Amino acid sequence: MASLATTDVCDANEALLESGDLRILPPIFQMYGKRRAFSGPITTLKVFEDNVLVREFLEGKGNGRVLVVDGGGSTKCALLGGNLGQFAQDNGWSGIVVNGCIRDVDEINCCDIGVRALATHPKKSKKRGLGERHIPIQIAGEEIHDGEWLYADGDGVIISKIELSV
Ligand SMILES: O=C([O-])CC(=O)C(=O)O
Repeated sequence: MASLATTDVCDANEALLESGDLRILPPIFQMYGKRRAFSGPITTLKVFEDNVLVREFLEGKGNGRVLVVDGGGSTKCALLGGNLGQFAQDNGWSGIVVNGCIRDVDEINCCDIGVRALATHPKKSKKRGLGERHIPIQIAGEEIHDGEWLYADGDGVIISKIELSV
């Protein structure tokens, strides 16, 4: 999927930025994965230091979606690693945004997906299977809804209520 430049989206849509239909995530993320630019419809997930549901999603078909995981900003373990990155690539996910940490960064950087996360952490997460799927989440003060669209590139991450055209 061709990605729009986030700078062009901002320049061309000041009214949508004003109304909140277009939101820019604060620049808190590091870039990982082979794809520096990626986009797609969002699937939301809220978990805390437990990545069973992250695996459940990535083991299923992505169909070009972006999985946005609100991990509460925890920097105490990783919610995504090399195996899950490989699933994401093989199952056609466009990207993964994690408000939390990832690990196996060298493996993830070889996967043909885009990844944004706060940082890396060597410890795996709990495996209890707790969390909520498809709910509105908040990352760094910005609300994100299941089914909205995400556009990410080297300049930033944008959330849009609707799909944007080139
Ligand atoms: O299973 C995990 O906790 C994450 C991981 O290490 C992987 O995806 O390889």
